[in-house]
Amino acid sequence: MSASAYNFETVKVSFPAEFVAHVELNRPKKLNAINDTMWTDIGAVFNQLRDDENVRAIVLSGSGRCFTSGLDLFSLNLPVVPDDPSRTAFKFRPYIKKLQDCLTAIEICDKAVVAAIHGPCIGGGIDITTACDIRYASKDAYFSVKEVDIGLAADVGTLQRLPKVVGNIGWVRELCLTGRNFDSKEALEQGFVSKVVDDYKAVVAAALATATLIAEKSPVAAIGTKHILNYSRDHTVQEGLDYVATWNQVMLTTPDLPTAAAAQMQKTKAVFAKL
Ligand SMILES: CC/C=C\C=C\CC(=O)SCCNC(=O)CCNC(=O)[C@H](O)C(C)(C)COP(=O)(O)OP(=O)(O)OC[C@H]1O[C@@H](n2cnc3c(N)ncnc32)[C@H](O)[C@@H]1OP(=O)(O)O
Repeated sequence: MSASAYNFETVKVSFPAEFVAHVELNRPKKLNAINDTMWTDIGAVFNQLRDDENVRAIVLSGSGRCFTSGLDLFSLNLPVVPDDPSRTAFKFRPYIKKLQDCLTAIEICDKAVVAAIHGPCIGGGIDITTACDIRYASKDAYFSVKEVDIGLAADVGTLQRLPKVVGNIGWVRELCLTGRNFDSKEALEQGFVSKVVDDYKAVVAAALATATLIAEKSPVAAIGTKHILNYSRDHTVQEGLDYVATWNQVMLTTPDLPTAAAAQMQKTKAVFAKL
């Protein structure tokens, strides 16, 4: 598939290197605030990338001066049924589940996703980046689990994923309960991001370099590794070991294994078939 196959109003897709896609949240005039269209576009683009045999790793960033300012506060279309809390509740649940699915599409996308974060990364931005595999930031990046400040408990991933990304649960609870800003230095110290570089250009370059390294691997190995890491995060060590044994009893039969092993020994670059 080529860039022209990716037609979205609020996300831009390019292919800066072989087997690497770059997704940009693209409402720069509104600081990439996430409106209804963007929720849907994020889900759709990651589902499409999952099924694209020409993509093996993905960079995710924001266009303009930030990653995202979070939920679009001016275009909330909440499914309220007047004078009926019960019917409203029945409509709210699928509404929230749909938004969750849009971001879970990043986590279950098969291909590794590297977030390149600059400027504000607020509210929904934390939900998005915790669904990514790797997070890099520029020095000017700052973050806030802002939901508490707009009167809601975060409901599209942060409260579930952030404690699994960062081991320091006291820090996580402080952020989620206060909504205070934290900068890229603090994010690095706490392990929320794994690299901080000078500016937007550098953070996209760093993410692209990592995505390119991943894209050079056997897709069978890279997809399996992401899948097993996600599974193991949510299960006991023994369950994870049993699961990877089952997975690999099939996957180890791939010709990618002898191809990769031979390339290692010959100190050459292996070429792997498309999925
Ligand atoms: C079911 C619920 C699911 C998910 C829930 C997620 C919850 C959240 O995401 S909570 C977080 C919500 N976001 C915020 O509270 C941040 C709001 N924005 C700001 O505080 C500021 O914009 C800023 C990020 C601090 C940046 O300030 P500044 O540099 O002064 O720029 P502005 O002039 O404020 O913004 C430029 C332009 O963008 C528009 N905009 C910015 N953020 C949003 C937003 N979140 N929603 C809608 N629009 C936004 C702003 O209005 C400006 O537009 P103009 O047309 O130029 O006026």
